[in-house]
Amino acid sequence: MATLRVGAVNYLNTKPLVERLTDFAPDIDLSFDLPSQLADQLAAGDLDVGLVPVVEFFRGDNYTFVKNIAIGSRGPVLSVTLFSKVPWAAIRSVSLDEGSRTSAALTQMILRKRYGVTPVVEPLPIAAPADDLTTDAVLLIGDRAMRACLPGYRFAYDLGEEWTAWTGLPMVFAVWAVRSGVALGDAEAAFHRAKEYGLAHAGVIAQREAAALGLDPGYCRRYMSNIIRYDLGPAELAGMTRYHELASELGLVPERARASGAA
Ligand SMILES: C=C(O[C@@H]1C=C(C(=O)O)C=C[C@H]1O)C(=O)O
Repeated sequence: MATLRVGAVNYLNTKPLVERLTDFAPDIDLSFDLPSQLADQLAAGDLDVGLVPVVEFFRGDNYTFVKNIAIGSRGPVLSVTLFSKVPWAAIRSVSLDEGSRTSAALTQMILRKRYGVTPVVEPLPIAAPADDLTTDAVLLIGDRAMRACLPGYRFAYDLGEEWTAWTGLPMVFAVWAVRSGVALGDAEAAFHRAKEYGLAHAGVIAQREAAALGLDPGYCRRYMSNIIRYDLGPAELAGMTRYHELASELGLVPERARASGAA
């Protein structure tokens, strides 16, 4: 098999999906980047498969996705937080984590569709501190969201929890998107083996990764074992469809129909 260029997110939530992936499929050339960067690399043809924000899956040019694998949640997700100085309906300006696309769009969906407000949005560069901003609210995702305290903001809204309270559905943040024309071959089974292996070793991964993240190992363990949902079943697919409908209504993605799209 020819080399398959695969890009993954470097956050803790992704570790179980890539643990031993290249042992299971030695032809995979695995690189790591922010979700937004992976989406751009996949669109540019610099990657064959990417763990990309689900909104970018909908924006992509005939992408498919690896079945039954996702980064999702049913209710609270703990790592996608909108810190705000004011309640939702009073938000007039928001800074959005530059690593994010799904949650950046989700923030705007909730504000516009649920609360009827259309705030000014601006990007928050990855390296920029989030505790001293002039905007009413700031969206953080991934590892930095897990560590963030931001005492200057009165509210810390968990967007997984907000989504499920609003729609009654699970939230899917990212999928393994496959560029049109790419054949996965043996790698498809390797994605599933890696997921199974990684989830069976979530405790080992948590113990190994916690110190570098500045997080408690038990917290990391429960985050991977009990909070992040790695399956993409019928309920998650329904969540994806609802997300796509809302994003289309707001012009955040093209309106073309996308039912299951599985690779
Ligand atoms: C749950 C998360 O999902 C992430 C959120 C993403 C986004 O908002 O675009 C993209 C990829 C996921 O890794 C997280 O990293 O906190």
